[in-house]
Amino acid sequence: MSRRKTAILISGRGSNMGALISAAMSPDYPAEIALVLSNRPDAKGLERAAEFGIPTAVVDHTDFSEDREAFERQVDAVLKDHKIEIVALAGFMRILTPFLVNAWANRMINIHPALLPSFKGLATHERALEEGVKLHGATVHFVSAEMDDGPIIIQGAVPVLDRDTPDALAARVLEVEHKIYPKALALVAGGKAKVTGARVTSGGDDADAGDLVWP
Ligand SMILES: Nc1nc2c(c(=O)[nH]1)N[C@@H](CN(C=O)c1ccc(C(=O)N[C@@H](CCC(=O)O)C(=O)O)cc1)CN2
Ligand SMILES: NCC(=O)N[C@@H]1O[C@H](COP(=O)([O-])[O-])[C@@H](O)[C@H]1O
Repeated sequence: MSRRKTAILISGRGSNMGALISAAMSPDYPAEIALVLSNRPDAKGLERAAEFGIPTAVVDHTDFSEDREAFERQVDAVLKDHKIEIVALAGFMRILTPFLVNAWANRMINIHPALLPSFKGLATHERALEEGVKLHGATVHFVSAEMDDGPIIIQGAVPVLDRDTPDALAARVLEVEHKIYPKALALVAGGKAKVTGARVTSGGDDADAGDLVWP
């Protein structure tokens, strides 16, 4: 079966991008990383991608002032130029309008550093510590128009320790992010995680869609 051409969208260092690139180095992996695109010209992940010989592109959101849809139309044009089939957001820090979300419905995924539906939005680790939760983690979900609300594909959980700082907790969560994101992309690229209504149905091998995956 041909490997699904996948673009990774980043805004920063790209460690999750690195995990996806590493997974896709296996010829049996159902996705090919065909493009890394950033909204920030200075994103460190662009350098990392280039080191792997992966084509990169920048669509700088500040070039479009506040016209979010104009920014997204340019992103969409670049994705189509590269014949992309799946989009994986990996630390991509722009809220998308229904334009791009609908253009890539059921073909755009995101990794969020919390166990959704808990802690949507930003500063998830700080909020988890403030609320005193004992279980935290990460979620890979399909992107919907509403922020961090799309159907869940896979989650990974980690314990919150008594003297955790936000950085310590973030580092523990990041480890599980790097494990579940490649699994989630493989499920989507392999046609094993499909959105039916508001749910994801899956015939996943090592992790069914929606299952809690412990590190
Ligand atoms: N329509 C959707 N867009 C995005 C989703 C989504 O589920 N639906 N996921 C996010 C990723 N994300 C959390 O996982 C997230 C990213 C960015 C923001 C945010 O407030 N961005 C600000 C700018 C912040 C900055 O530039 O540093 C903004 O866009 O004004 C919240 C959550 C990706 N998009
Ligand atoms: N709301 C989106 C969000 O906060 N995403 C988070 O940004 C980090 C990016 O790190 P990376 O660039 O090293 O993958 C990751 O922890 C990801 O979950």
